[in-house]
Amino acid sequence: MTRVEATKITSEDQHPGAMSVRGLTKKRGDHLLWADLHVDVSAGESLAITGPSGAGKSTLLNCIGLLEHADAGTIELAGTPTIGISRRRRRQLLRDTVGHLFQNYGLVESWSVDANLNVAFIGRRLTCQEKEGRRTSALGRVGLRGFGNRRTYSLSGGEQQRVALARLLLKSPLVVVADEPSAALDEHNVAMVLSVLDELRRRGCAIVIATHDVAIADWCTHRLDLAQEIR
Ligand SMILES: Nc1ncnc2c1ncn2[C@@H]1O[C@H](COP(=O)(O)OP(=O)(O)OP(=O)(O)O)[C@@H](O)[C@H]1O
Repeated sequence: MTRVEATKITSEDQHPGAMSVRGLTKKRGDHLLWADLHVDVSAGESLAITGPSGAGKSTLLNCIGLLEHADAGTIELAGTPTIGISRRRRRQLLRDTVGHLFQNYGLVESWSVDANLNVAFIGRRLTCQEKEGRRTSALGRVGLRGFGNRRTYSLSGGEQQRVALARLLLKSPLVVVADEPSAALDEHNVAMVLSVLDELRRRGCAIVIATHDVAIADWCTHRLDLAQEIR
């Protein structure tokens, strides 16, 4: 069976922000997407998952992001095993450990921008004032100062992506999974995405990105090319 191994990261100071995949295999019916994947991403590192359309990049991200199950193998997020855990534990990991940046932005369009940002505070003890201060700062960081009361559906795609980025900054998860984060964005918004991901990386987040974009793949410290995997 073909085995794909991303460049091993040899940080001596292994932070619990790391993501570790061992022997991961996924089928769609009889169709084997990938088999026996071994990947490590340490805190402060970023991995680009590349490969042709249909190679299973999004599926792998969904598995790492706890949105889908693999058929075999293990995934650890921040040192915590994620296979065979209870629904409650999985919900905790989704809330506290992993952050998603997906093409549909993961926002509730009928909510205000502030209400969408508040999702990042679930499970945290913060005063209203603290939340407001953090929201204001995060919106300023992504160039959306004053957008807090806007209904999310009234924002452009690029602006919604930036709200999603602001929410990711507020959540500051240990592991981020991002699916084609530059798709349909102009140059300015792509630069914004990379700058926010870079800030998260510097905070010690492990970042995994599925992408066709050469600039994004080049920004990443490591690469896993699914093109060499059997199909
Ligand atoms: N929910 C699903 N049910 C059945 N098949 C699926 C499902 N999601 C994806 N697939 C199939 O699994 C394969 C891998 O899909 P995936 O979206 O992971 O590929 P990808 O590498 O991300 O592709 P792209 O670059 O086009 O986004 C494809 O053949 C796709 O049609």
